[in-house]
Parts: sequence; C-alpha cells; structure tokens
Amino acid sequence: MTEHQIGTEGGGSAAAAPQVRITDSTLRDGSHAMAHRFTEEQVRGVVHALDSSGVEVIEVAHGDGLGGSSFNYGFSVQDEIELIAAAVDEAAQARITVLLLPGLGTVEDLRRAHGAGAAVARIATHCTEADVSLQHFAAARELGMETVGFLMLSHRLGPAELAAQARIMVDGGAQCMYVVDSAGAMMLTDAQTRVSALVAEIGEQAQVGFHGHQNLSLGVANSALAAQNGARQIDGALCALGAGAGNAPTEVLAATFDRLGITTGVDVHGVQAAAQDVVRPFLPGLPFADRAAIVQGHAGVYSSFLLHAERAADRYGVPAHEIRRDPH
Ligand SMILES: CC[C@H](O)CC(=O)C(=O)O
Ligand SMILES: [Mn+2]
Repeated sequence: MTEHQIGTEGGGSAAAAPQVRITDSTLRDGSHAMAHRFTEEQVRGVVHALDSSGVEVIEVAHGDGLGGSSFNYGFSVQDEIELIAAAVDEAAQARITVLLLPGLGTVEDLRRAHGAGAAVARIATHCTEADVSLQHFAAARELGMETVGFLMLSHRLGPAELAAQARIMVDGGAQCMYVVDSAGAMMLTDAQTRVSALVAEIGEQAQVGFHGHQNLSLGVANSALAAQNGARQIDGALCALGAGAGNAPTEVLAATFDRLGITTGVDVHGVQAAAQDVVRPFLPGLPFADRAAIVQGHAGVYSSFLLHAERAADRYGVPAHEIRRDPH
C-alpha cells in the first residue's frame, strides 16, 4: 500500500474523521435528467433523507450550474436560489454546495447563492481552461466559502497536463481538485493515473476528488479506484440521477466503500432508503446506459448533451445515437 491508499488495512477507528467525503449531486447533476424541473418539495425531501443519513455535502443548482436556467440550457421550473434556501433550511448537519461555470454563472450569482446559505463553491471549467476560474475562486474565498475545482471532460487531457491545470486552480484558491469524468469515458487506469497525478502535484496543499458517470458502467469502479489512489472527495447521486447514463449512485458508493473498508460516515441503509423511497417515486425514468449514452461514453461526448440530443431526435426524427455519432 502507498501512503495514499486506504481501506481495511489502512485502519480508521470509529471516532476518526471519514476517509472519504461523499458529495451528493442528485439535486444538481440529477437536474439534467429531470429536465431542470425540481420542485421545492422534492428538494426538501431529498435533502432531509441525505442529511439524516450523514451525507455531509449536498449540491443544489440548475444542472448546468448557477445561472444555467436559460433558453439555451433549459429553464428551471423553480428559481435555484429559492431551492438552495429551502435545502439550507432543511439540512440539520449537511452543508449545501453550488456549482458555477464561469461565463454561464457570474460572481453575482455566487454571492446570491452564498446569501441563501450555500457554504461550498464548486467552480467548473473545461479541463484545459482552469485560468478562467481565478476571479471566481477569489470571490468564493472572500465570501468565506469552501472551494472546490472541477476539471470537466478530464479524459481529454493526459495525467501530467491535467495536474498542471489543477495546479492553476489550487494557486487561485481551490481547496480540492476534482478529476471529472463528464462523459463516463474513463477506463479504470484513466481514473487511477489522473487521480495519482493530481495527488502528486497538489496533495500537499489541497485534496483530490472524483466525479464519475455511468455511460460505460464504470462510475463506481472508477470512484473506488480514485479513493484507493488518494481521492478524498467522491461524488454520487441517488438512483444514479444525472446527465448521460447518470452518476455513480450514492447508495452503491456507500455500500461499496463500506465493503472496501473505506469510511464515509454515511449510513448505508439510510441512503438506500433515500434512493428507493424518496427519489425513485418522482423519477421520469431510471437513468440507463441506453444506446445514445453508450455512444457518448465510447466517443467521450459530454453527458449533459444527451437531453438536447434526445429533444433534437424527437423533433427531426433522427435517432439520438446518430446525432452523437461515434468516430471509433
Ligand atoms: C454543465 C456542468 C456539468 O454537468 C458538470 C458535470 O457534472 C460534469 O462535467 O460531469
Ligand atoms: Mn456530471
């Protein structure tokens, strides 16, 4: 085992801080699969269930982040600041996080989210564009928020180049840097080598995280390998609700980490109940690796394009998987 590996052999007493922090993104990434139609009642139900299961960080925003509600990306049915405030009100111990894509969301949006009680700011850029996030990290730190950097479509850069982009965000104020498999395209070694490279580059100053999608059904396996290679923050969503074939399911991550001896502080049975009894009843359909989602994972196409491809498929009578044609 290396110094970054964890699990049964690494120990961890009952009183110790969890080895991995699970951030649940049902109410943000899951918003893509809901066509951004979350209601306050649904938000309160999900937050209550996650919070009472010990999930420490819960993400709430439009699927494309703060300010995403628009003609281009799809309008939210209820204003995201109202949903954030409801989530903050409902949570007894969990902190609410928001995602912001510079250019889509603004520093002013971040201030509003902070004003509604959001405590963690996750700033996301394409994996080659870390430098566009600097003013947003500065603003988040000034507001006293915890900061996380999100390098989207991380499969598009090799480990060393990705680590160099992570370094830019850490120097700008990020306290954790995520390897983000937006397309669910990463093979097992892709996730391992990228997480290891980030740990080597920024591990002294910041944590490393992993966000996996299920397009090739590797989100959970990649998340487990990420944790075993030094990632300390891992994302999930109840019932896998998320863009493309969905995210690594929170309830499966919790059970898998438990079996691996990796502590998360999450009640394994509580999140299963949250998925089955709270989220499943309002799902429009179960996230699934159908043909269009597999094509997306195979070709490395952004998962949030699925909804738009499906709408275009309906409109123009062309199969969604052909719109996102696989170059391989
Ligand atoms: C548009 C934001 C995006 O959905 C962020 C994310 O979750 C990802 O890249 O996977
Ligand atoms: Mn995602």
